Amino acid sequence: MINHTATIAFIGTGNMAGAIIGGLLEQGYPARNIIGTTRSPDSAEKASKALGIQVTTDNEAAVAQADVVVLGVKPQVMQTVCAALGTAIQQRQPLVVSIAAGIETATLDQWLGGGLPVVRCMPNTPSLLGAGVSGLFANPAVTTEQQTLAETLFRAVGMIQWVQQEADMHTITAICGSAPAYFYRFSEALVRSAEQRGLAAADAQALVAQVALGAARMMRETGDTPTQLRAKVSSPGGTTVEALRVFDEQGLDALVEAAVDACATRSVTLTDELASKHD
Ligand SMILES: NC(=O)C1=CN([C@@H]2O[C@H](COP(=O)(O)OP(=O)(O)OC[C@H]3O[C@@H](n4cnc5c(N)ncnc54)[C@H](O)[C@@H]3O)[C@@H](O)[C@H]2O)C=CC1
Ligand SMILES: O=C(O)[C@@H]1CCC=N1
Repeated sequence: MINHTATIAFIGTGNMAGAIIGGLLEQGYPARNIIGTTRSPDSAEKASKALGIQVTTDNEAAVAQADVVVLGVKPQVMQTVCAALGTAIQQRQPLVVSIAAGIETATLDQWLGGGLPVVRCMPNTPSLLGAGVSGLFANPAVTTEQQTLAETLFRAVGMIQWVQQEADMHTITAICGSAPAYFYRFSEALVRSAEQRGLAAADAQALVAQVALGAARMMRETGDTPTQLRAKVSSPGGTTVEALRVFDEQGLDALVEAAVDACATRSVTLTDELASKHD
């Protein structure tokens, strides 16, 4: 059962934080217990209208009333944002949750003045529909109660997975946080192929989205593995095997492995850049 009484401040209310907020509201989280911040008054007004919550540019005021502070700004501006927030956070002692790629809990804690409970979370944008997945890592200062709080918040917008080693967040980023974009990219290619073969773009897009939904539900709901499900589509001597043959001949596995590797490696280099820049 989600704790509806905790006040959550989202510092940075962009694509990802907006998706989490939208998902929380959809699950019945009270709008009055969520406050967002953005950089400019203009974006605050837009976000407030779009989400139906209070959005301000005053990060310190947002923190002053928060039980949970979700840091949702870009990694490259996080240190500056944290430096300006350290005093307010130290006074309030909220649970700090960072959704930023490539920033370790120790670095974040140091930027905020030290000694804080920090949960690092790697969510993804389908959280907007309650269909997200979030990897979570807690630093040693996080209490069991705070761990449960973080867990219930992110479970409200999808599936969660705790990791015991912070280094695993690089992999979580590559197969959860960034991965919706891979499926969209593959879908773009399918839509383009359908268009080239004469289907209207809007029709092709609707068909591809339904195929993706159906395939995802089959993986989630039948208990079959992707390999078993693929076999059930691929009649010997039929049509599907011809497409799969091309994927294999042209090295799909190696391509995907290289892409996941590039993503995870960027998470590592981002971590190194940010940690060394601010030592
Ligand atoms: N977009 C995604 O699919 C995912 C993003 N993330 C992480 O989420 C974080 C945000 O990414 P997006 O939402 O995509 O970026 P975005 O650019 O859409 O949002 C950033 C937000 O931060 C606000 N902001 C910038 N400076 C600020 C300041 N000084 N004070 C208050 N707010 C400020 C902006 O106004 C904007 O609302 C990043 O750290 C990223 O690594 C994590 C998982 C998935
Ligand atoms: O592309 C990024 O850096 C962020 C992190 C995961 C998804 N979007």
